[in-house]
Amino acid sequence: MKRIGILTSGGDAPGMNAAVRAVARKAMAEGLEAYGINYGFAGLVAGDIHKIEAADLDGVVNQGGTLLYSARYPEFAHEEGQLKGIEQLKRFGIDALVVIGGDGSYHGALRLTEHGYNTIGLPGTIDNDIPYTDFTIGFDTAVNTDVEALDRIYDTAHSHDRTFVVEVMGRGAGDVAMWAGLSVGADAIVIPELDWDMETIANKIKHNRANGHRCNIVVLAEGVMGADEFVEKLSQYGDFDARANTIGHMQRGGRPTAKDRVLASKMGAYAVELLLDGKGGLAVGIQDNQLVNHDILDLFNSKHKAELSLSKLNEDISFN
Ligand SMILES: Nc1ncnc2c1ncn2[C@@H]1O[C@H](COP(=O)(O)OP(=O)(O)OP(=O)(O)O)[C@@H](O)[C@H]1O
Ligand SMILES: O=P(O)(O)OC[C@H]1O[C@](O)(CO)[C@@H](O)[C@@H]1O
Ligand SMILES: [Mg+2]
Repeated sequence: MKRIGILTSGGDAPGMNAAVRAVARKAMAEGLEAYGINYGFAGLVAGDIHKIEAADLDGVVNQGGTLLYSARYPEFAHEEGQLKGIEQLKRFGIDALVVIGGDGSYHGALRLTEHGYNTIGLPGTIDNDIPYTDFTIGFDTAVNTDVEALDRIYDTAHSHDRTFVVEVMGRGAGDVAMWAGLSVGADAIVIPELDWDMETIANKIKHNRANGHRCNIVVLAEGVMGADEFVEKLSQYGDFDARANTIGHMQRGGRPTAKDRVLASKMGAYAVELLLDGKGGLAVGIQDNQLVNHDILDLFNSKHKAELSLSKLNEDISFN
């Protein structure tokens, strides 16, 4: 093996650059060359591919976004594009590919593996919705961004005796909402993985208010419903002077936390070690603070297990 290709795909996630750097620099340290593919699978098919020099990676470890750019390119679900992508990799003499992205990107990585092209996946997504990893690259930063936003919203909620329903990202997963909600002492955290009931939430808010809690924060995972709709339904159970906020894409940007930088660096270097060991068709994860790898295919026969006990814990300690 002489050349490793790297691409980032799906939504950008803070720490993707640290992962690209780790893959490329580890490859170089092992006497290999690294090639960057711009714009995920779209750039792969188009042949938007260039050699990465060590100096290109200077000053990127602390940058959000992705220096390789990203794309949503649904066309890659078609075999024609997949075969074209492999042809491009061969044209550049690239022997193996590291795909940094979320569950959708893993589908792309699996297709390449099925066509006999050696591919390794790194979990790069703020959603934390990937099986066989406790954490994904970008999740910690997104949660911390949400916590900062929620702390600010709390100031206004407290000053005006208001209830704020704050929608956070996570697609179908409630991890971002649980971590952010527990971190700010939310009155309620509403996620798609667990049953919930509007009347119970309204009663909790009333109970807390009756016992001296001046304002309320409800953290709502986007996979449940939008914040406006939630406020409308909540208001049917009482006048909470409620406001809806959606944090939105600011959750995706910004400098990665140290935790995301370290995770990305470890995973990136590990991917190269796996390839040097002659392995491939694998997804890298971290479980109980140990780097692990699983067949990419296994990820599609499993479901991400959210740490749902966080929701129960929040219930237990968020009453007045
Ligand atoms: N079934 C599939 N077959 C081949 N490629 C796919 C498939 N599904 C997704 N992809 C490729 O992966 C890309 C990224 O997928 P998606 O938009 O779901 O984001 P993701 O990787 O899950 O990241 P995130 O959820 O963080 O945005 C798609 O745009 C497409 O190029
Ligand atoms: O940036 P887009 O394409 O609007 O996608 C938003 C989605 O991407 C994510 O930010 C990352 O998967 C999700 O949390 C969100 O649902
Ligand atoms: Mg995804």
